[in-house]
Amino acid sequence: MRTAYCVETVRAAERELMARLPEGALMQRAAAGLAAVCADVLGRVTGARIVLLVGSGDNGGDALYAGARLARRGAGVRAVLLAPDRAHSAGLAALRAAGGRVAEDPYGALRAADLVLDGITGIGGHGGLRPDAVELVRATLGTDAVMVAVDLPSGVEADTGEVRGEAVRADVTVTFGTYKPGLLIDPARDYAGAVRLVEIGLELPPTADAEALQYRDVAGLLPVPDAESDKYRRGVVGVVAGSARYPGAAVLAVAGALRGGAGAVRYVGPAADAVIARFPETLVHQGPPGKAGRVQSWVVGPGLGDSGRDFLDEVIAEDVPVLVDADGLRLLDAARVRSRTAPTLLTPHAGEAAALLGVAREQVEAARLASVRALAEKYGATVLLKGSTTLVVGPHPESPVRVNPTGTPWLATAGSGDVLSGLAGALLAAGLEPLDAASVAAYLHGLAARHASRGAPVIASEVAAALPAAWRDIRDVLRD
Ligand SMILES: NC(=O)C1=CN([C@@H]2O[C@H](COP(=O)(O)OP(=O)(O)OC[C@H]3O[C@@H](n4cnc5c(N)ncnc54)[C@H](OP(=O)(O)O)[C@@H]3O)[C@@H](O)[C@H]2O)[C@@H](O)CC1
Ligand SMILES: Nc1ncnc2c1ncn2[C@@H]1O[C@H](COP(=O)(O)OP(=O)(O)O)[C@@H](O)[C@H]1O
Ligand SMILES: [K+]
Repeated sequence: MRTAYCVETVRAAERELMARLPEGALMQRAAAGLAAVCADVLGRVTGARIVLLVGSGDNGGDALYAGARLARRGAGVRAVLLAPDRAHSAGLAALRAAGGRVAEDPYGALRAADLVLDGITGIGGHGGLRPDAVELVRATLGTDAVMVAVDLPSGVEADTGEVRGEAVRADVTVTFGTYKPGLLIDPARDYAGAVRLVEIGLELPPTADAEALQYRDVAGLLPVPDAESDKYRRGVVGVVAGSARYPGAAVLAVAGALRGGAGAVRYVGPAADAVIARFPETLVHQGPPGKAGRVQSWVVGPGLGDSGRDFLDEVIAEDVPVLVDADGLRLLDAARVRSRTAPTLLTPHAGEAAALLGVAREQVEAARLASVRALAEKYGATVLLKGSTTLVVGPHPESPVRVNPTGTPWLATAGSGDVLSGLAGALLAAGLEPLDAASVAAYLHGLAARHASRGAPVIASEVAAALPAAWRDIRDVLRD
């Protein structure tokens, strides 16, 4: 599991460690790791032209000490001090002792730079960059210099991934001790470039603030049939989806459920002919969901249209896990969801989440973490928020957010969300907890999309068809 911790926790761990170490030792560890990554990026340090953007806090101190190390190895290092009287004094002395200098002509130095180290703000930054910093950062944009951010791209919010104003766009971010949630969550994630973690010995609590499943975690969660299995034990998924207008949504949700390892899929709704034509394996039911026979989870909503309200109400009343997506979300009553005893999983995209919260879509996209938490609290449910970074949270406000590390922007295509809902429904039916079912589904879905796409446009039914390949990939790690 890749984990990330919020600033408050990082600072507490830092205090504890600093109390046991000689003064300045922690910053030296950080600077040594930072200088090593810069050397790696540059290839050749001797003769390289490096500019340090130095803010008034310890983030600037890290940049100065790393600059001193690089100057000792033969780089020409110039520091641009945003607040000369408040720059880290020991770091500046170290830089000078190593042959580095304060830039007399900052803009000239930036134009000639091979590498710029962004040490304006790290975890102490708040709000977008201030105007003097913005001006400097803009001056780097027209150059070929590699931008390396120290700990975080300056201007992004470490705890949430929000970007309020202008921020540094890094090619590489060298972060210390642990990932911060903002390095995993868009829009900030997009500003960070490739992230390199430098261990500095922080001891962090067992529960993280954000976590991302890795191959091995997913492999451990995937349900696999054994000799005792039959189709009911593997899990039967009920799918209530599709309408005369959107029969395809039913087909795609069923595809996701079948490819997600369900023992059987029961389909209830007006698109039975289309479903059977594509997937003769489906058990179709004419009539209300309550009479469809045994199911271990329900998926309700894709392509349902307004006429599905009665079916939705019936499914919500069932005492098994229920996943609500798309049109189902619009018709959903929060109080009824909160009163359920079996788990509920909601899977909105940003537009649907915005409608449920009564805010603009842009607000959800700018503040994904706050939005997904607000929905989980409002409905007392597990919520998967789709998009460029898919997030999953459980109903408990203290539980870590799961950030999905797979996927591709090619997934932004009609119907791919329907496949995801069926897939997550199959994992719920197999008995996974809603947080695991949702995050494993997002992981597999993103991996399948990469398999199907390989850099070219992909359509939703191909994502479903690529699920077995993604599944095999993940199972393969258990053989290593
Ligand atoms: N924790 C650890 O384990 C370790 C931490 N280490 C390092 O310390 C860093 C944290 O240092 P920190 O606490 O000094 O804060 P930092 O990020 O330098 O920012 C504060 C300064 O920025 C300024 N400022 C604020 N907002 C701004 C804005 N929008 N635009 C412009 N300026 C803005 C603010 O100015 P002020 O508001 O005071 O005027 C203040 O001067 C951490 O990220 C890591 O690099 C490592 O060395 C070792 C291990
Ligand atoms: N920019 C993006 N980058 C990566 N994945 C994306 C992006 N935009 C959308 N997705 C993914 O594509 C899928 C689209 O789902 P959804 O919006 O529900 O589509 P539909 O309703 O047409 O099925 C989701 O899995 C979502 O996470
Ligand atoms: K920085």
